[in-house]
Order: sequence, then structure tokens, then C-alpha cells
Amino acid sequence: ADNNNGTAPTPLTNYLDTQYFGEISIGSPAQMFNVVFDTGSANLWVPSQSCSPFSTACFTHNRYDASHSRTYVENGTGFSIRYASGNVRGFLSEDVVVVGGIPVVQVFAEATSLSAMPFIFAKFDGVLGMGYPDVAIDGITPVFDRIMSQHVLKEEVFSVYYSRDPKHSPGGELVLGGTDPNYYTGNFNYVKTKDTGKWEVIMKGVSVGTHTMFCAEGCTAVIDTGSSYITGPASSVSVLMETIGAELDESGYKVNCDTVKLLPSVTFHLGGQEYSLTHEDYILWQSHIEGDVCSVTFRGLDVPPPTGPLWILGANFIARYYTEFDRKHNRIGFATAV
Ligand SMILES: CCN(C(=O)c1cnc(C)nc1NCc1ccco1)[C@H]1CCCNC1
Repeated sequence: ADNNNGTAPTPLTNYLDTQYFGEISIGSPAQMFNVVFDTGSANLWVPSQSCSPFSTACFTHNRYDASHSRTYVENGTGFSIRYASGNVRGFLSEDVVVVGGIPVVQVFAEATSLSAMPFIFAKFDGVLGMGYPDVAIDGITPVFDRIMSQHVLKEEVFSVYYSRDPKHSPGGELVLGGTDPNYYTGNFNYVKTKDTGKWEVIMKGVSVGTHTMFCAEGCTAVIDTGSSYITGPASSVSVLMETIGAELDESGYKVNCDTVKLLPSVTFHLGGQEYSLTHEDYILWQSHIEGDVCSVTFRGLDVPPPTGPLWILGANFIARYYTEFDRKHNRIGFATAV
């Protein structure tokens, strides 16, 4: 609940270091949903009771049932959102949404069709966009904006901790209104967001070992709490993977597990700081019967202009660098995660 110091924590579940999600409720009485708190988008959607029986991804998840909520308000406007990884279609409804114990009357989307890829693999039910209003579909005021206008938060910021080891509990934590010193050491270093109304910053270079190989003339980096991996322009990532001896197969880049200990750091130059990831941070070591598999948590993704080209720093970056998203000063702060 929102303890009276103006911050509201929500514990997150860590699924295989690739999906992090927390619980919210919608409706009265409360209907519970697991959602990704996603800085890469700005809308809230959950599967709908009225989704088509052919939408497998829909009926394998919790679904919102308006007819069981006495605070439901009909809207009915169409909704559709396209991610690089899949798309969601449905219609708008309004109801009481509770996040970290804070209730807001929120317009959200009831999803009636979810693309099987990737949502059949989702351990979460829906997505709660933590992005700016500028990128909200149908001009809907996002949840965090509704919470800020209640003036219950100590600071107009939210922070994200992602654990690196699925066995730890909690698997992560979202704090509305502040940061949680239990999960970082040292000071925050801040980077101003580009003035685009997105959680994106200017990156000044990407280095492998001591050699700046990409983005030397500057490029855009999106800090996306809703993405599992780090993505970059496909051509750059393929050179990066070649440099570390990774090979691409149908499920991403792999390295020989024997070479993992020798892999170089990959460093992202943001603001005045270098943010390095070691092989511990960017290799997903999975032990299988038929032998260990070492996946590299980088993916090539070409985002077309004007949005792209860009790099996306996702969960594996945030797991190493505790991140504060500051709406008051339009900046992002990074501290070393514990
Ligand atoms: C949520 C949609 N996203 C995913 O990348 C995505 C897709 N499909 C599955 C199964 N999982 C995803 N993310 C898991 C996760 C949780 C926290 C960190 O990563 C992205 C789309 C673009 C905006 N940002 C979010």
C-alpha cells in the first residue's frame, strides 16, 4: 500500500531473467492481473472476458470481466497496439485500477485478440505502459500521470529493480514516488531524456573491451523496462556478435559455454558515464540434459526511421543498473544494482 512516506512499492516476479511483472487489480471487487511495467509504451491493456475463443494467448491468461465490476464504465472505442514482437487489438473500458495500493479511475484496453507470438509465451497477462502521455494510443492519460495528479507521491519519479537470479525473492521491485536504497549502492548518475516525450537518451558510443565499435558519432538509446534484451541495429549487433564469437540460430545468438569466462565487457556510454556489462550480465547460461546452452541477451532489431535507428536497453541492462525514471526533471538515473 502507499505507506505515508509518499512512496508505493510493488514486488515483481522474475521469470527466467527475461520477464518481470507485478500484480495490479482492476474493478470492484478486485480482479487481479500480472502486468509488465513497461517504459517502452504508455497504455494499459489486459485480456478481455469477451476475447475470441480462437485467441489462444487470451484464454490462457486472466481476463477482465466488466459484468462483474460495479465500478465499470463503458467506453467501446477501438484500440490496437503494434509492438515489434506482436500486436494487440480490442476496445476501451474504464474502471478503478489499483497499483501499489494507489487507486486511479483509468481508461484501459480490453484485449479481444492477442497475437499468439509472442503472447503464448507471456507469463504476464497484460502490459501497464509507464511511458509519457505523448506516446499513449487514443490520447489516453497513462496510469502514472493519473497517480501524479493525485499528489500522493513524494517525488514525481518511479524506479525499477530487476533481480539477476530467478531464485532470489523478490524478483524485482517497482517503486512509485522514489527509489529503494536496499537495491542499489553509490550515487545516481543522470542522463537527460531527448525532448521527444519518450524514455530515450543520447548514447555516445558502444564499446567492446576498450574499443568503441558503434555509435561513435552518437545515437539514440531507449531504456525499456518491458524488453527482455538489449537490441541494436541488426548490422551492428551482427558485427558485435562476430567479435565475441557468437553464432545466430533460430532462437537467437549462442556462444560456446567454454568461452564465456573470456568474453569482453560491452560498454554503453550514457551521459558522462560508461555502463559496462560483463559476460555475467549478458550471457544467459541454461543447463539442459543434452548439455549447457549459453545464449547472448543481445538481439538485432532494425527500428525504421523516424523512430529509429536506435538501441534498446532492456531487462539485462536494468538488472545491472538500478534505474530511476524522473518525470519531474525529464531525466533517467542509473546506480549500481546490488
Ligand atoms: C511487453 C511487450 N514487449 C516485449 O518485449 C515482450 C513481448 N513478449 C513477451 C512474451 N515478453 C516481452 N517482454 C518481457 C519483459 C518483461 C520485463 C522485461 O521484459 C515490449 C514491446 C515494446 C515496448 N516494450 C515492451
